[in-house]
Amino acid sequence: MSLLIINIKELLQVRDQHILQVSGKEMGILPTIKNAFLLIEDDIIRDFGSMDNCPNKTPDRIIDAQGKMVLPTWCDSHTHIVYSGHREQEFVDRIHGLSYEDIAKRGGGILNSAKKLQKTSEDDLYEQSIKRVKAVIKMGTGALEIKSGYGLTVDAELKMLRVIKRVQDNFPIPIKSTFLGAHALPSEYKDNKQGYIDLIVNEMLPQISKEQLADFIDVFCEKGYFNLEDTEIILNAGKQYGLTPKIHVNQFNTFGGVALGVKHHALSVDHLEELNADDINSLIGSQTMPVALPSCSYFLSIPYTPARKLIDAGLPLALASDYNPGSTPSGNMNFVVSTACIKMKMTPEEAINAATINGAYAMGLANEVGSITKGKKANVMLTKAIPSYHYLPYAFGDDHIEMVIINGTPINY
Ligand SMILES: N=CN[C@@H](CCC(=O)O)C(=O)O
Ligand SMILES: [Zn+2]
Repeated sequence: MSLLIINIKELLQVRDQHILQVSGKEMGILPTIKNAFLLIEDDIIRDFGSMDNCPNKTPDRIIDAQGKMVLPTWCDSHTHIVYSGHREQEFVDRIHGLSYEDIAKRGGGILNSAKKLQKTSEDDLYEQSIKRVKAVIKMGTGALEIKSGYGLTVDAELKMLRVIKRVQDNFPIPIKSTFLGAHALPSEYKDNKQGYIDLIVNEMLPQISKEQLADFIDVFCEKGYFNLEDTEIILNAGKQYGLTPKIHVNQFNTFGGVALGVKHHALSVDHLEELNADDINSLIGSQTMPVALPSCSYFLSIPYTPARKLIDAGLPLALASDYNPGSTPSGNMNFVVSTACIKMKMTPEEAINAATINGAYAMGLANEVGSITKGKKANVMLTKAIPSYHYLPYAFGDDHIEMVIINGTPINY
């Protein structure tokens, strides 16, 4: 099966194979080809270039993209898209003045979602979750990471991870799975944190490893959740089972979580709404990708990750949605990219790099997706006719996507 897209107004994010992420000033450059073609064979990007060099062969299908852009699909490296029920009452409570921390302290928040998920059957959880997965793919997401962490018992964490596995098996996009048993302390363990950590280490991890249910290990390293010492124990345990760290740090407080992530060769450190000079210095020279979640800042009215400080220090940055029922009930990466430009002062070039190639890196998929590169998966999207690619983040809230192509096939969810 071959698909040739011709007369593309501008083909965005064209890269050589060896570019696996971009940092600092390079983030401000988005390589493009104007008046371009893109040739897809089966599920792979086979060729691309200027229309002057368009191959003279007859493909199975031709799409004329006059006036339209083509770019790689979004790579959303941080989601909690598998969950049960919703938390709109907490949203209203926050409007009335309660904070995210206040709500968590009175047993709401993550524990509220855990209560709902524990009572939900695996089939129901799967059905609830795939509605969201279909919706985000339709909005241009072509690679996804999904975390557990709303189970908080052995059975419920395994249920979540098995649902993630079913999603991986039944959807055509690459999906990475993260074990986040250390998302919150269940109320039964409120005076026995060590007991819960032991449960994670001695019961959850061996079973997860046996069933091969996770790629990454995550911890919510935050005051009132898991401290540096707890985080280190859990990361070390995960590493023994071959899970790479990828952690929640600095959402509300800075106390060395970023440096700890770097020390453990975390693939990414995510949130970073609070960030000091030591945090930034610890990332310099590391292989760890900082990840910002602007929709979470927007929804909770907390600070935005200081993208300019990170990029101006020569660092890379990825953008992800954080799709979850508490802090970010949205998986729309188009909104993420717009919000990064509007609120974090990222340029459109920086934001598109952060949501594609750097997002792919942040979930270990940079060899497969995230750029228009020969040999990568043909996960690309075609925009509607728009004046320029700056228009994508500029005209925020509008749907600019005409077609999402996954593995060379237009999706029709
Ligand atoms: N902060 C920790 N975890 C999620 C939110 C979880 C929730 O409130 O349900 C996040 O990344 O924002
Ligand atoms: Zn999260």
